[in-house]
Amino acid sequence: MFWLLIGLLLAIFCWFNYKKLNYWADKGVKQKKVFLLYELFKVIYMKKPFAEFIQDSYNEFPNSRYSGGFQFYRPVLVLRDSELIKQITVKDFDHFTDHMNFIPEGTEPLWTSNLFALKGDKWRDMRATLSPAFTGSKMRAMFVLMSECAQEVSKHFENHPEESKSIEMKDLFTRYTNDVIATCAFGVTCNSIKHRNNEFYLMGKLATNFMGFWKNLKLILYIMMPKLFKVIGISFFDKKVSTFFRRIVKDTIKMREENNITRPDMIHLLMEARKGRFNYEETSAVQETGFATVEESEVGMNAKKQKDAITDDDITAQALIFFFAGFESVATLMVLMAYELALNPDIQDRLQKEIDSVLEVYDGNITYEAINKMKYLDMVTSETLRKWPIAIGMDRVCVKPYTIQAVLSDEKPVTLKVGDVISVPVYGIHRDPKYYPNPEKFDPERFNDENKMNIQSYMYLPFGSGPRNCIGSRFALLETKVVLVSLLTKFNIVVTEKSEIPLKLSKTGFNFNSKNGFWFGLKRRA
Ligand code: HEM
Repeated sequence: MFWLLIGLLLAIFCWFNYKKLNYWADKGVKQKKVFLLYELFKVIYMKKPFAEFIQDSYNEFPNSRYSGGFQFYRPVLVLRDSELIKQITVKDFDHFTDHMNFIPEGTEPLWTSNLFALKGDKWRDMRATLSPAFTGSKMRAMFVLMSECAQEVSKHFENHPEESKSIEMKDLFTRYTNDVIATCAFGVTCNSIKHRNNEFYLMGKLATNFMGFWKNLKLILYIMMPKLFKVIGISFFDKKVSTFFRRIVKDTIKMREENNITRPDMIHLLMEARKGRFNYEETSAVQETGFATVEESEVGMNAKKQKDAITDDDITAQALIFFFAGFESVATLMVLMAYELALNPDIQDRLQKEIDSVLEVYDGNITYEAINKMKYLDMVTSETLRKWPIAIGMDRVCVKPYTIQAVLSDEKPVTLKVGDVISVPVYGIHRDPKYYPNPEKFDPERFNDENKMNIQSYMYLPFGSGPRNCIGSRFALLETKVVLVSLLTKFNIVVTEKSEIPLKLSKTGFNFNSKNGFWFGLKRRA
């Protein structure tokens, strides 16, 4: 009965959405013929890793600058031309200011008021408020907090050599990113490697776990029928999660206000912003990795002051973005870097030589300056993000009508209306041999000073592009580098008999994951 009902609902949905099938073809755009029910089924049932769906959409019409496709049930215009990507994400940004939001406004306040989901002027105001929290000087201050967590990781394996023989590294790095988020975003200290079931870690996992058939189905139904979900009161996130994080933020704010406590973390910065005592020094958040960068001053945000009052819920929502954007994603970057280093001992050896020689200058101390002196480390990180772009694709929503002019002989002008969605298939671009010869090869030399200059602009997009790019890129890179440096000074990352090589990507979830885990060993350096 249940399956019959689901089938009936999907059939009715497909009937009403029949028009969508030819959405792009009707606008004169090349588009593959699809069966919508099957498109939905593919995503819910996950017949292959999500990255491969994105790569397929990129490879569909290799000689076209763009083509029509679907994401879930939504028609999207897939871009594969660098000029067009620049046009839409930078030059004509005013027409494409928003990200696609799968949870409609008003249904989940802790999600819809975070920076990723905010739209239009509300987004501009919040981005202006948050940008100073991610500048070099703030990263330097937060580095101290991150570094404490990284030291705990390597100390743990020094003290427990029996555990270091075979480690599920994704679990390890998820615990580390949890502790970094706890201290940098929420002002809470925890050690999730020692206290494996601490409440903060369990809640973070619960908040960010979108894996599995039922969760995928809930996500799809939520996207299709948000109003129905709102009316019947089923929230997207577990109530326990929102209650827990709301309480932490409220208690922390109260305690700090009563005791006049200052700490270099996100809660403090937002409390300062709320008081209107925000310091707008140094507002350009230029990325260290990721070439397609725009100074935020170009969109006139520095001068803007926060118009609406910042509520406790706003503060909770921004702190929570660290979980949604920086828990799983950064841990995935770390684990894939560890995977590539274990598989390429010559690269690992060269990296360790660089680490040793830089740290010698800094008396063995892993400082912010020392990390930023490690050039090869930056090349290895960049190549990991090239081969494994953690954000597999990115999108923009058209907010003002726009026409893409015809350039090639087989094109017609394409008029986009408000609500049309643009998709940039980053994984497909990063694996295209036209831009990255022998794309399956892990080769940090692609990012040496000379070769880096030859990478086509807007074809290296690990952190997106333009004013809506990743605000947390510096934070993510720093926390990744510091933990790997801490480990590599003491250990070699080695393949064990449990290591899965080559990696078999999991078919569930929207991230790179391994069905059988990422098992590697840490072997004490001679
Ligand atoms: C390896 C880790 C990470 C990767 C690969 C990544 C990648 C991305 C990408 C591709 C986007 C969309 C950019 C665009 O549309 O142009 C994005 C947006 C965003 N990311 Fe990250 N991210 C990472 C970690 C983080 C962390 C640690 C934070 C912590 C705050 C963060 C916060 C955000 C926010 C708030 C946005 C939305 C920005 C806006 O709409 O203004 N990300 N990220």
